[in-house]
Amino acid sequence: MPTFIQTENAAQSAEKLALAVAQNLRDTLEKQAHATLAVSGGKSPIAFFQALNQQDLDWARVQIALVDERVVPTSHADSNTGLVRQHLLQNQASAAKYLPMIADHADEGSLKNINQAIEFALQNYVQPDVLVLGMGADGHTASIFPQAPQFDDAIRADYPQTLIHTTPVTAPHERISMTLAAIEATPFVYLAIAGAEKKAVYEQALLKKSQEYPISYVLNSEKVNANVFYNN
Ligand SMILES: O=C1O[C@H](COP(=O)(O)O)[C@@H](O)[C@H](O)[C@H]1O
Repeated sequence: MPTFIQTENAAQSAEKLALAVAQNLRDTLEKQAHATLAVSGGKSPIAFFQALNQQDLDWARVQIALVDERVVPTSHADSNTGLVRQHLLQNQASAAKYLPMIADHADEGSLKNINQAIEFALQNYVQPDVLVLGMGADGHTASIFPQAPQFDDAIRADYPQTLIHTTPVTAPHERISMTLAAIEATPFVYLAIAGAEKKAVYEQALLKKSQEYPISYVLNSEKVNANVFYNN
């Protein structure tokens, strides 16, 4: 059962989430040489990234990865890599190592070879210690989308890879996404959501696992104790 943390506003949510994630990274670094944080993209995480990049920790031993990426060049306006570079890998966090899903030299043409793109992402994959999920108003999380043909594979416990190629029918761009099994293997899992519309979806998703709301598989997983940060 997730722990629901409601804050007064977006700034407070971003700050509290950044403090919690930074502490998880410090705790992990006490036990390991490196700590890996996977973050989501989309429109929501900018304030969190800006709060996190000022946290005092040994960033040189931190690796930043993505939960999911759009299969577009990293210079594209919709690239999650671009968002992370612009807002997270700044200030103190500029010392962190970025683990890319899409190669910087990849263009629209070479990205048509999706097997090559997936292979690149898998070569750079490190199992995260901490993960921050987002959720779309359609209930998708990472790039596991409700009506995508790869949905069953994405939630299969025995899917042979940690990352999967998905083709959403309700959103632009092909995607590369962590699978549910890879999400479930992460010790610290957060979900950050804002607004009444997403809260209503979250409440529906809490009721039972359902393809209608892919986030429901994380929220109702016996392997995950997610902390959910919410502001209206
Ligand atoms: O496409 C994506 O959407 C979700 C949610 O994004 P938001 O813009 O509604 O915050 C995001 O978590 C995911 O990483 C992203 O690729």
